Amino acid sequence: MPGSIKNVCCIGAGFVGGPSGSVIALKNPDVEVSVVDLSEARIQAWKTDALPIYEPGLLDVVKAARDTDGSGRKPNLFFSTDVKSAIQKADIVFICVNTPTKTAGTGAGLAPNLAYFESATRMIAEYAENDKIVVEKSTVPCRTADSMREILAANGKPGLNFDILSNPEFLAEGTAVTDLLRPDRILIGSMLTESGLKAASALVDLYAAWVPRENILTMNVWSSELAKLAANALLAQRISSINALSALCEATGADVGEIAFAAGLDKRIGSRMLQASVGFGGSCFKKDVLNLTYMAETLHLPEVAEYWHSVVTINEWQKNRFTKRILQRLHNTLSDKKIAILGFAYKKNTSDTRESAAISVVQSLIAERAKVQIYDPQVSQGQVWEEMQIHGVPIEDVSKYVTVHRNAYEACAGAHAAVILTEWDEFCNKDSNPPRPAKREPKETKGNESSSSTDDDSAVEVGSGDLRRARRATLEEKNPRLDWTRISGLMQRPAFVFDGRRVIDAQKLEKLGFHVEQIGKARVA
Ligand SMILES: NC(=O)C1=CN([C@@H]2O[C@H](COP(=O)(O)OP(=O)(O)OC[C@H]3O[C@@H](n4cnc5c(N)ncnc54)[C@H](O)[C@@H]3O)[C@@H](O)[C@H]2O)C=CC1
Ligand SMILES: O=C(O)[C@H]1O[C@H](OP(=O)(O)OP(=O)(O)OC[C@H]2O[C@@H](n3ccc(=O)[nH]c3=O)[C@H](O)[C@@H]2O)[C@H](O)[C@@H](O)[C@@H]1O
Repeated sequence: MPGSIKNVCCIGAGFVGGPSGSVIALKNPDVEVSVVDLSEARIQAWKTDALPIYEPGLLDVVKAARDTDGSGRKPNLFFSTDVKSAIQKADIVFICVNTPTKTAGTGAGLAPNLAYFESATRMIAEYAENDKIVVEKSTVPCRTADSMREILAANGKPGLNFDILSNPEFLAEGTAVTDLLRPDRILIGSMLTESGLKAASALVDLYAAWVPRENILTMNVWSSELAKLAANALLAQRISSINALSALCEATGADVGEIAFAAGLDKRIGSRMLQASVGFGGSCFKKDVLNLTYMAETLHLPEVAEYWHSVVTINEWQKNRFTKRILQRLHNTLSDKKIAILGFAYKKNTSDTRESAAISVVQSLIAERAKVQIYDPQVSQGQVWEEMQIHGVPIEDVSKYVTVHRNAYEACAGAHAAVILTEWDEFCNKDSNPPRPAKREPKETKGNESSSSTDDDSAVEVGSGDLRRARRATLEEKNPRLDWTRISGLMQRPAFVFDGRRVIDAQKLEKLGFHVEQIGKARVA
């Protein structure tokens, strides 16, 4: 049924629902897209220019579809808390709600909490008055479509048909707009029935408005569900592999950057996702690897479960290893020492702090009674405090040991050490950024040592060259690179820099008198 979709509803206005709904609306001007959420505050923010998430290029996309701009294009993107009306109007409903790891009950700490997902499914059953295509956009365990079918059949109005599709999302935060505008692939899984295939074909048409058809893959629904977990597990596994190698490098004098570069030139290995770090963070890698682990456990495949779980084990070990290195180099006592934390987000170009490695590091520093002085260009004090409390640090300890600062200079004032935990461009002091591998493979910068092309890329299709240049200039003006000479003057002696992201040219800082410790590299003599 080409062009049969006229009305789209996305349930969940978060990191996935907001950007995906906005890009679908931008690229399908004749389709009305409603992004709905139970959170009034989130929805109100989506209606303003202060969007609830920070994502380069997103505001341009949202404004182009949401607002009237005099070009004659009718607004076709709406944000609302009226979930009922949005479901009733929609031909297709994307479920984009959160699926975090369970914290209590059976499978706690491993299994995904599907309560939000099930409640969204039940709302569709309750409100739908005509046939719907229902799309799993959230990341869910394999065979979730079965549960959805049962819930929709048991609770929907008699005679209604619900076709369930799996259409997992592969965007990465910080590059969401680029990833959505130019996805490597779109996966659409369906039941292989006439009705299922027809529904899949309608969704193919929606994406074909901007994605080349050869990049849109259709397959059976179980493969599509599992393919998403597999992709995240394989990506996380690469990071744990290079991080495991980083420990060997530190012990032997090899340099993990050179190892990753040399290995990455082998086309069978490739250069992406091989950037050693203090550990991967974000709301999904850990959760999805644990989800896969739990599936394997429940399917009585303990060796498979153990294999995937080791990816998370290495990640936790990497974070602890880094903190121990700080303690050791600072003469085994951190009590009352001031430690500047540069970066709290789980990666650059996002305000998201979920599962950020910074949380564990700060937690360990507080346990050592250090005074932690944090700066992140996109993370507020409230967010830091909330995150620390979610992770069990009592509010009294947070207020006693943690301060959050407006810039890196304030954070470094009087500090014994500066610890880089997010690879924000402003912390980098390297001459060339991006580094060699990215130059050779210009399209392959995402998740590697640097991806400074993000803003460019996302602007290409929604803005002019002038706009692009202006945006780059504004970003650089707003957050210019740090003046490490000035920082050196502000810190205690000896002044240490612990680089958990490998954004520092250690030799340059050593010349300024710093002692530099980097992940995956023995200390510069
Ligand atoms: N964050 C990311 O970069 C990616 C996330 N995913 C997956 O997408 C899903 C969503 O993730 P995020 O967008 O990050 O989550 P999020 O937490 O940012 O947003 C989820 C939103 O759903 C809303 N919600 C929950 N239950 C609801 C209900 N019954 N009705 C209406 N709204 C409801 C929440 O209020 C929240 O605003 C997860 O399964 C995640 O694994 C997949 C790819 C990338
Ligand atoms: O399902 C999801 O939520 C998403 O998870 C990841 O996206 P994201 O977590 O946003 O970001 P990544 O760029 O993958 O980085 C994840 C973490 O790994 C770290 N990382 C990444 C790459 C690398 O080489 N080394 C490394 O330590 C990052 O700093 C970050 O903490 C995947 O890349 C997306 O394809 C997927 O859709």
